[in-house]
Formats: sequence, C-alpha cells, structure tokens
Amino acid sequence: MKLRRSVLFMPASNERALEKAKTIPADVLVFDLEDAVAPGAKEAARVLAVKAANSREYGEKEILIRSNAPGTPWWKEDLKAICQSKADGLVVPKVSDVGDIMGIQNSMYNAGAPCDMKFWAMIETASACLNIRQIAESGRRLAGFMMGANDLTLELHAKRTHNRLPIMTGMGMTILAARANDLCVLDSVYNDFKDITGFEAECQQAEELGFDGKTLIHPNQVASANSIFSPTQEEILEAKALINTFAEAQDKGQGVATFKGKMIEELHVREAERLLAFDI
Ligand SMILES: CC(C)(COP(=O)(O)OP(=O)(O)OC[C@H]1O[C@@H](n2cnc3c(N)ncnc32)[C@H](O)[C@@H]1OP(=O)(O)O)[C@@H](O)C(=O)NCCC(=O)NCCSC(=O)C[C@H](O)C(=O)O
Ligand SMILES: [Mg+2]
Repeated sequence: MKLRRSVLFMPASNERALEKAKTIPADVLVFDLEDAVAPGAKEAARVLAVKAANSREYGEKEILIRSNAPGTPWWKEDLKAICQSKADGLVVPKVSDVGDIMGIQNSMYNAGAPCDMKFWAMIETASACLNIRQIAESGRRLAGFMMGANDLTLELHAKRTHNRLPIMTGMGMTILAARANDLCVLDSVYNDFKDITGFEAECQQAEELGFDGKTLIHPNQVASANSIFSPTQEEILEAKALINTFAEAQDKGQGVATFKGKMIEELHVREAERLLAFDI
C-alpha cells in the first residue's frame, strides 16, 4: 500500500528547501512551480525542480512536480520538462472539467510522458466541484485529487473557518467521486504553520472524513500528519481481534457477531483489513 499521509509542498525556486526535503520524513514531496514561485523565477524553478527530481537523492519518497495551470504562459514548457523528468507524477492546478482532463492526458502523451506517469488534479474551483463525478471517471492517467482550499475559498467568496463548513460540500463531493473511482484523495494545506494544535485538529477532521492524507507547507507539520493518518497500535490490535472474533462466528455458521458489545458483520472485517494494510 502506497502511503500518502504527508504530502509536503515547497517552492521549486527555494534551493534550501529542496535540499532540506531530503531528510524530512514526508511520504510525498511536491516541487511547486505555481503559486509559490514568482513570475520572474518560473524558468529557473523549472530547471531546479527537474534537477532535484532526476537526482534520485530523495530515497523512497514519491516525487511530484506541480506545473502552472493549463493556458498560462508556462504550461507547455512545464509539461514538457516534467513529462521528460524522472518525477513520479505531475500535479495540475485549476482543473475544472473533463475537457481539461482530456487536454492534460493528450499533452502528456505528446510530451513523451512514460506510460505509467500519472497526474493529480487540484480541486480548487467551483466548476471542478460541480463536475467532479465526470472528472473522476474520465482520466486513465488520473491518480487522485488534492483539495485546494485557498483557491476554493476565494472563488466561493467564503470565509476560512475552523470547521471548514463553507467548503465542506466541495470536500464531500470530491471524496465521494474519488472513492467511487478508486482514486486517492488528499486534504488541503493548513496555512497557519506555527499553530500545530489547529493543524492537528484539521488532520483529525480530514482523517474522519476519509481523506488519505494531507498536503503540507512546512516541515513541522509532517510528524503530526504521519501519526494522525496512521492507525495507533491499539487500533491495530483491535482490528486483529475483530477479525478473529468474526472468523470464530463464521466457523459456527453465523454471519453476525458481537465484538466489544457491538454488532459486527463482514463489512467490519473489510474495514479492519484496510486498517491492517498500514501495519508495516
Ligand atoms: C511558509 C514558508 C514561506 C515559511 O518559510 P520559512 O520562514 O523559511 O520557515 P522556517 O524558517 O520556519 O523554516 C525552517 C526550516 O525549514 C525549511 N523549510 C521551510 N518550509 C519548507 C518546505 N515547505 N519544504 C522544505 N523545507 C522547508 C526552511 O528552509 C528552514 O530550513 P533551515 O534553513 O535548515 O532552517 C515556507 O514554509 C514555504 O515556502 N512553504 C511552502 C509554500 C508552498 O509551497 N506553497 C504552495 C503550495 S500550497 C498551495 O498552493 C495551496 C493550494 O493551491 C490552495 O489553493 O489551497
Ligand atoms: Mg491553489
């Protein structure tokens, strides 16, 4: 099982961050060419991102590069460079409909991307949320979704609140579409990187909603994300005990059993098995 609990963004123009990332225990790194890079630094950042992705100095971490959005002056060169690099995948911002997905896939093919190179769609526009079902069904190369809460909040004229109610419809629709199509789904970044308590509460909410992990902006967010998106030792032991209890019930010809005072059925076994996939 591929772990994507912690997905750390960094501006590809920031050489110190690219270097430091080699020692940060994030599951995934995203070298950003979009919002974190000033227009005058885009070309240099592209060169640095490709150099870092090709270096093979990041161990087992999955390496992604976020391009600028389709239609911007940098898109074609970004795409060509990323598709010809050794990055594991491409992250595309401001995806809004099936036409975008088809355009990205055609462009990847024309740019010579290896057959197994996948892309991630940032879900950060109102249109993307409304079109999410078709988007999720349309992409042969689509690996999953990353929520972009900052852009979505801006588009909705909404407010940033702790419970994230203003963007919850979009988040819920994105999770539904991802799960219905066997795609990975990652929560958005938490801007106040010095507020670890607030960050952990948001990770907890994301984990309860069903997200696979969280996109991050600072090294001090990595440990909490890794911990919150992993089961505890207690949960692992409980999952094993639940599976045993149900197996004993099945041996007696029963399809339902009681575990810790609660009813369990075969679906609870599947839930427990999913959790045990983390037991690495
Ligand atoms: C937010 C930051 C600009 C803060 O940077 P800084 O002031 O340098 O932080 P620190 O001094 O606390 O840094 C301590 C050391 O850690 C390194 N560092 C910092 N951030 C990162 C990082 N992201 N990856 C790797 N290393 C990092 C510093 O170099 C320091 O190292 P050392 O010199 O050894 O002490 C900065 O954290 C930052 O740029 N973060 C990422 C911003 C980013 O990528 N944004 C784009 C993605 S989010 C997004 O776009 C939202 C989405 O689209 C939406 O719509 O919601
Ligand atoms: Mg954004």
